Amino acid sequence: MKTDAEPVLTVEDLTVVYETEQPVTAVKNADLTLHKGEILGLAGESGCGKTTLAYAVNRLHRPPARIASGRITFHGDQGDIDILALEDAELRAFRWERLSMVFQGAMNALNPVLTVRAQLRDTLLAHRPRMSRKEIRERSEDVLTRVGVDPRRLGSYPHELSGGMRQRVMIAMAMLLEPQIMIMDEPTTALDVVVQRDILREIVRLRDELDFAVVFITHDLPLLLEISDRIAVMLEGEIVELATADRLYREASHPYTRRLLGSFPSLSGERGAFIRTGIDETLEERA
Ligand SMILES: Nc1ncnc2c1ncn2[C@@H]1O[C@H](COP(=O)(O)OP(=O)(O)OP(=O)(O)O)[C@@H](O)[C@H]1O
Repeated sequence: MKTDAEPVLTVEDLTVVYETEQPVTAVKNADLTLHKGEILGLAGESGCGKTTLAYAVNRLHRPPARIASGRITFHGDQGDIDILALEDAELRAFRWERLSMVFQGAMNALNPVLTVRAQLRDTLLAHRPRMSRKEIRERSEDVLTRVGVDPRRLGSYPHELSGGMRQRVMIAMAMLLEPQIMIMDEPTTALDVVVQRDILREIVRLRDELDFAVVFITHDLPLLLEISDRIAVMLEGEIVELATADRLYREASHPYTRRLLGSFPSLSGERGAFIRTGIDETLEERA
């Protein structure tokens, strides 16, 4: 991310309420700006509203969740898009082409009876009905290669892949139509540490190469400190802190953030023991 990057998404005064018997305000008056090519970490303990916020941005919230107030604007090359005002057809196109999502547990998100090839093809054809077979093959091979999966795996079914590979395929799917924003909700949480780190490196590298913006959601603050340009910390539905990763690490202003930092023993020494190797200087420059 360049320091002068322009905003690609603005969330203003967003409030989301679950209209249950005892209504739960899961997101309270959230303000957030995501810049082009930025990795924005969204941190906070379980139940603080991270997923609700991310889903609302993509209009994936379902009853009983209701957007009580707010404005969400995508700033595209062809002007601003008011996400909350999109009609269904526009929203379907918007979701893969401008903003895509990667969820935890790729087995759930991939269709178990379709090969990787078929899933990539179907997603492409749904948005690019005139794409030729050759173009589909080339695009599918290209995205798989980019995420570190051998294109010979195109003929595999999800259960024939390792958990890490399935998650990489999900990232490939999310990249397929070259969106400007990818929202990743705990995409590596279920994976073992080595696989997780490999995939995180890949995400940072892809961002450097393709310049899309990422909202990376996890309760794992040490991980966010290593990969994020900026980090937003949520507490009980509110964004209580928003700062560059370095600043947050050195001088967090909110007591909750300081408590959160203190609760990770691995953070008592130097920030970022693993991923920073090799990409730390660029992260310093970007922050
Ligand atoms: N379908 C629902 N009905 C009622 N309340 C809900 C529903 N989904 C979430 N909530 C509540 O909204 C609040 C925020 O939940 P959310 O899942 O967004 O948090 P989170 O930070 O993403 O948590 P996690 O890390 O566990 O996914 C919580 O209090 C949760 O109990």
